[in-house]
Amino acid sequence: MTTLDSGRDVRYDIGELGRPGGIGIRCQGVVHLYRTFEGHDVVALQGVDLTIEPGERVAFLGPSGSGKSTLLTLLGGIQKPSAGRIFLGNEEISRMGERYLARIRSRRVSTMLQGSTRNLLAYATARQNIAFARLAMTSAERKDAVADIDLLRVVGLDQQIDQVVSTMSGGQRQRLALACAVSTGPQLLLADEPTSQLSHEDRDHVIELIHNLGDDLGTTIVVVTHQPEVAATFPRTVTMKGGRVGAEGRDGAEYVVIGAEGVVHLPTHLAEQWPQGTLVRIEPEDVDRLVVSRPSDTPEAPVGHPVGHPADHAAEHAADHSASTTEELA
Ligand SMILES: Nc1ncnc2c1ncn2[C@@H]1O[C@H](COP(=O)(O)OP(=O)(O)OP(=O)(O)O)[C@@H](O)[C@H]1O
Repeated sequence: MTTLDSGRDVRYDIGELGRPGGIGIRCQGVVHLYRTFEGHDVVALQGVDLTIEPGERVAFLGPSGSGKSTLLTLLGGIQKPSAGRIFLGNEEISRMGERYLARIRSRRVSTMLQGSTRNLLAYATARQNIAFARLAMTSAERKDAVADIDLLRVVGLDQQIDQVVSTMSGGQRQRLALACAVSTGPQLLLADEPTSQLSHEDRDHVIELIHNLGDDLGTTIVVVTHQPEVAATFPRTVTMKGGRVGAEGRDGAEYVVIGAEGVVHLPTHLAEQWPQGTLVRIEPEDVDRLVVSRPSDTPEAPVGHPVGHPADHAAEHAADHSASTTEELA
């Protein structure tokens, strides 16, 4: 068993934290709507298909409002999808009753919400916060669990065991939130922007701790982040666009994902070049290669855009080209 390195001079065997092994996730056509106070529906997710293998580590990326946080709360059983199905392992959490969901949330899945204070009791000490996180464990499970002081040592907070959260720095709070999240030995860790507003040193420390958890226990880990440096440490990235999975990255290579009904999101730099409404041709070159082209005989104004839309400028620009602009999808 390898050990978790607190990033400083203390090493601790995280294998004692609980059941090793991660859990897989499967989302099928997941849709989520929010009803606003005014009675309007906001479509946050519109058909998410996604599989995450047990023990995988994935970073969710994407612009603000693309549905990352919503998807995370659905995976954590905090909200239920409006439609579609979500499985954790063989269990369908999208149809589970609240009593079972509460058990899943307290033992098998830990969710760190955005902002460390939302995960902690501000006027309680580090030790009391861990005790609170473990409330749903049975007394036998608690007896077997790693001692608070050892858990805090892992995250470099053993000196702060009796310190009240409200007097801690941002980095200390985030590390305590992580300690609380792993205190029950979860099979899935979900963390929404766990490193935002941290110094570079604290950011690196938190990310190192998260990866060590995966290395040592095989925990499945999903992190939402806007920080490229953080995303680069994950072997897989999933980029949300408009409530769908728009692109995926694996070991540094970028892919677009063909969605329901054959929908493909263009990479951002091409979406600017070929705006909505642009007419393109798609022709198979061979079984593994399609050629997408905007022929020079494309109508001047892209369909469906008013005069003055940036698309008009793109169309003018396109008209200057004598040859067609071609992008190959391999
Ligand atoms: N409680 C809510 N009530 C109404 N609409 C909501 C609610 N929460 C989120 N939304 C809307 O759902 C959509 C997706 O939001 P979500 O927070 O999941 O996106 P995000 O990608 O996590 O954004 P960010 O990066 O800014 O956190 C957005 O249009 C957002 O305004």
